[in-house]
Amino acid sequence: MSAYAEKARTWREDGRQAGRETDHKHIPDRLSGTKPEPQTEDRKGLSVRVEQVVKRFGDQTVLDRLDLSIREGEFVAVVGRSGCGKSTLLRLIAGLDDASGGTIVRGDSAAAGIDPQTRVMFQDARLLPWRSVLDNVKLGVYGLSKRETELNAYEALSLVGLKDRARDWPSVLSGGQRQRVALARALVGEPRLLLFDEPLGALDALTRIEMQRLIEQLWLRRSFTAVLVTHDVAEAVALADRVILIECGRIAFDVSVTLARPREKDGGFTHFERTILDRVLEPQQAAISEKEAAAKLAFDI
Ligand SMILES: Nc1ncnc2c1ncn2[C@@H]1O[C@H](COP(=O)(O)OP(=O)(O)OP(=O)(O)O)[C@@H](O)[C@H]1O
Repeated sequence: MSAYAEKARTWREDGRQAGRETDHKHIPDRLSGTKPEPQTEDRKGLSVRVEQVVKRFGDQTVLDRLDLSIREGEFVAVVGRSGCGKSTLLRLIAGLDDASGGTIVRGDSAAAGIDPQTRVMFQDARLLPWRSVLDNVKLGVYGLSKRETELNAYEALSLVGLKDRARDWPSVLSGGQRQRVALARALVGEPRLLLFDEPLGALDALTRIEMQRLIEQLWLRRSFTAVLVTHDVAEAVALADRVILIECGRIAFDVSVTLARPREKDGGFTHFERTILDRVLEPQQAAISEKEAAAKLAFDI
């Protein structure tokens, strides 16, 4: 087993333990022992390969031969200045939009449109106001019987701590609760790739921290691959295995965050945060390849 896989296994063990200790009220059958928990080996996250991807909108080239590899089960955060193409990259990986050139591979197959193994969570919850919380979550279920759909939706709501709000309308929930419902809808059916586009951007600071912890716990338990677009460098350092910076249409910076989980805001954390922030704020440099960027800037502490 590689050092990375070993580390991920340990984190997952810790995460399961943390879940048992802190979330016992909301643990569904599958996690409480009456049903066996699925083996993470059976259901790994999807790897992603972005090769020489170009995206143009009219005359504007937003992504310019961008290369990026994401391993199975890895948590990658994408940062960069406003308008640099973070959401564009995420939409291409999700299959919500087509690249102008290059290739995107999810798992073993070239990405062609959306697929049920890949889900996206946006900054706004995008709930249907005329459907109950439970019915909104059910929208994320594909190809199951009515009963299985209901069970899966309840389980996803349990995971985010909202099982008791299943029959409510979205309008009576707080912003944070609505985002939890959106997270439940993204998680239902156990997707293998979860793409987060600033999902916590509109939340207050406390709710944001709670949601970060929830996302981390769920990632540790479920083994999906996660890609998080965020403006918040501290959030990227708190959650990601790797933080990448997009600049001039390419990856300009790629750093592994080698801090133990759960992450405390100690000296090591601040060091990563400061280094990444300084780099984001530097005047833009000419685009260089992912490999060159990693070789130039990778560091370990
Ligand atoms: N559908 C579209 N049509 C035309 N231009 C677009 C479209 N989508 C994005 N763009 C342009 O592509 C560029 C990158 O947009 P994108 O939303 O990916 O940036 P971002 O890094 O996510 O920005 P922010 O951090 O502000 O959300 C912007 O200049 C934007 O105007």
